[in-house]
Amino acid sequence: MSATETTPAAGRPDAADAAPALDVAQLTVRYGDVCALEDVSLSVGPGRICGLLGANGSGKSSLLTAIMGLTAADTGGVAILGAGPAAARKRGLVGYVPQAEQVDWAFPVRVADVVMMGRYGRMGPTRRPRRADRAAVGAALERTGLTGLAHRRIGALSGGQRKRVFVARGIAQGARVFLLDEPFAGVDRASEATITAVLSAMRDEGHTLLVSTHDLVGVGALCDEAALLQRRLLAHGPPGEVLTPERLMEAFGIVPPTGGGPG
Ligand SMILES: Nc1ncnc2c1ncn2[C@@H]1O[C@H](COP(=O)(O)OP(=O)(O)OP(=O)(O)O)[C@@H](O)[C@H]1O
Repeated sequence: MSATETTPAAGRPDAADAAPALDVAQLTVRYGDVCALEDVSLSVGPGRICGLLGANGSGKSSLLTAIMGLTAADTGGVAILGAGPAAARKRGLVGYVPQAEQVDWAFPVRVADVVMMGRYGRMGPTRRPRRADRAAVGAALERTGLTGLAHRRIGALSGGQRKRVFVARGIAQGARVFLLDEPFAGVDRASEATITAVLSAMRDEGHTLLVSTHDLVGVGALCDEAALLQRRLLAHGPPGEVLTPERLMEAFGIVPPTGGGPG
C-alpha cells in the first residue's frame, strides 16, 4: 500500500463540520531533490467548489495527481468519500480533468469514445457498452454542450471543447468528486461560460470540486472557498479572507489583479 492509500484519522481539529468528501492529510510529495508539496492538509465538503491557487511550480498539479494516486506521496494520506485514491478510481468516485499538456491529442479517438471511457469501470472485460452506458454518455455530452461534436476526433477540438470532454467523461462515470487542472486555461469565452455553468450546477447537486486556476478574478464568483498553495498550504477558507494582498504577495511575489476583491 502506498502512502496515498492511507485514510487520514478522523476528528482532526481542521476537519469540516460535515464529513469531507475530499480529505488530504499531511501530504508530502517529492520528485528526487525537489519537494513539490510539504505537509499539506486540505478538506473539502460535499457541495463545495474549492479554487486551488498558487504561482507556477507551487504544487497545484502535484496535489491533484497525488489525490488521484497518479503521483506517489512520500508521506500523508488521501481519502475520497472515505476511500483511498486507487479504490476511489476503481469505484468511479473521482473524475479528473488534466492539464492539456498531459494528453496526447494526436491519439485517434473520438469525443464520444473518451466520454465512454468513464463507463469502463461498469462494463465487463469486453467493454461492450449497454443501453445505460450509451444513455449516460449521451446525457453527459448534452450537459456539456458537446452533442454535435460526439463523432469528432479530440485532436480537432478547441481548448475549451477538450476540457469539456473530460468533464463529460467524469459526469458519465458518475463521479462525486472532481479534480480540474486549470479548466479555464486556453479556453474561449463560450467554453468558459459553459464550463462555469456546468461546474456550478454540479456543486448545487452536491458534488465536490477542486479546481486549480490562475484566474484570481473568477475565483470569487465560482468558488465557495479558496486554497492558496506555495509548496505548503498558505491559507484555506472563504476567497475574500484567503486572497488578501499580504497573502497574494507571499504566494506570487506580487499582488495580481483580483478584479476589485474576490468573495
Ligand atoms: N515529474 C516531475 N519531476 C520532477 N519535478 C517535477 C515533476 N513534476 C513537477 N515537478 C516540480 O515540482 C514542483 C511543483 O510542480 P507542479 O507542476 O505541481 O506545480 P504547479 O503549481 O501545477 O505549476 P504550474 O502552474 O506551472 O502548472 C515544481 O518545482 C516542478 O518543477
